[in-house]
Amino acid sequence: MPTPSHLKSSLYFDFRAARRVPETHAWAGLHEHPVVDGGEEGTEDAVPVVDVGAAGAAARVARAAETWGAFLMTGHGVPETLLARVEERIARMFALPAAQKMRAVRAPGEACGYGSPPISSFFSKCMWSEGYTFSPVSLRSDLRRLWPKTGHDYRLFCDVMEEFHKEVRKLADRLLELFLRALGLTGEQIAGVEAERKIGETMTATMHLNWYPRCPDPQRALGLIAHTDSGFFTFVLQSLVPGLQLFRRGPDRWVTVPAVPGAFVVNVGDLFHILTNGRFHSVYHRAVVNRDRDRISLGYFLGPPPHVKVAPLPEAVPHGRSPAYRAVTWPEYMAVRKKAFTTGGSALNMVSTDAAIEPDDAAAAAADA
Ligand SMILES: C=C1C[C@]23C[C@@]1(O)CC[C@H]2[C@@]12CCC[C@@](C)(C(=O)O1)[C@H]2[C@@H]3C(=O)O
Ligand SMILES: O=C(O)CCC(=O)C(=O)O
Ligand SMILES: [Fe+2]
Repeated sequence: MPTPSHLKSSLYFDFRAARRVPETHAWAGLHEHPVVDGGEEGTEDAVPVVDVGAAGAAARVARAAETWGAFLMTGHGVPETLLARVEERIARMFALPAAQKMRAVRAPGEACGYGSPPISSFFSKCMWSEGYTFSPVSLRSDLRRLWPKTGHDYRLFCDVMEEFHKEVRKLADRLLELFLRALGLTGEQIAGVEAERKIGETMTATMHLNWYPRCPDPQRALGLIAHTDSGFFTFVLQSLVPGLQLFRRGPDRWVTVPAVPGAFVVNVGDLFHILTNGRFHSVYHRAVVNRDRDRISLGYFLGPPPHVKVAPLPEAVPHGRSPAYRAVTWPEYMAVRKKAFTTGGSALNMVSTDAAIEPDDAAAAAADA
């Protein structure tokens, strides 16, 4: 029976003091599939790299999103010096005293706060990580919970995250346009068609920071449980310590994403899978830990505002066929995913138009949540 997240978060587990991985943090079944290196260029396991500033980027984005659901994005124009400052500030935040971090603990049902990521509430085991979620548009007030005295560190953290958000939100618009062009939409359609225009205009961003402390027995522990991101797409900035793994089928294996300085990993999320009628598929991924070095990552999650229904774009549905998914809002989808976790089903299958589930189930599940 999974432990409610508020119970897990009411006690601070001191990773720094741990000399072994306790039963509470030991996961079974971590080594069911082999792990292969995704950095060997020219091999079929090489994680696609797309220079989004180069000619032909839309076609490369499309290919990567169709075949992997993820890629390493270079040529994006976000200065490496900014990325280095972001990383430095994140490391300082996670190094705050436990009591200070616990002041900002995410309460059950809250979107923002400190502690294990929301997904951890579905599992009885704890992950070898700490996280902090906040909204970049309200970060100055959110961050007061961590730094009530709003001193030097608070100001530097907020300044650098605001600068990062400004750059990366623009980048998200550019990437969205590449994705839509890749689906075959022309510039005029993107600018003129109401549904598509609204996606870019209303897209929201959430930031989630991860700290994976070094671990005395990394084979027994897990940094972040395997999952698909639920939104449209995510930019992941990982420190130079690898740990992110993407799941590939045929044969089933985990591919380690190489740490490429200055690159973002782009993950396709479930709502983009729905929007593109499954043409761009969401990627199943996890994060592992290692014995010698801490690892930090930042996820910049893009998705629709809570009230907006996401349904397959007509351009993505093959001629003469009906859409493969029904329309859902993000909260409705999260509620379906919650149900999927407890029943062992697949949330995407549960919102597929083929599913033997009543059309109003997503809304009903949302009402229950
Ligand atoms: C916008 C969001 C996506 C996310 C849930 C959240 O509200 C904020 C944290 C995100 C995160 C990060 C770690 C993995 C994940 C599954 C989780 O539990 O929290 C994702 C969520 C998601 O993509 O669904
Ligand atoms: O730590 C990573 O590289 C991945 C993080 C992630 O998947 C997430 O925050 O959703
Ligand atoms: Fe993720």
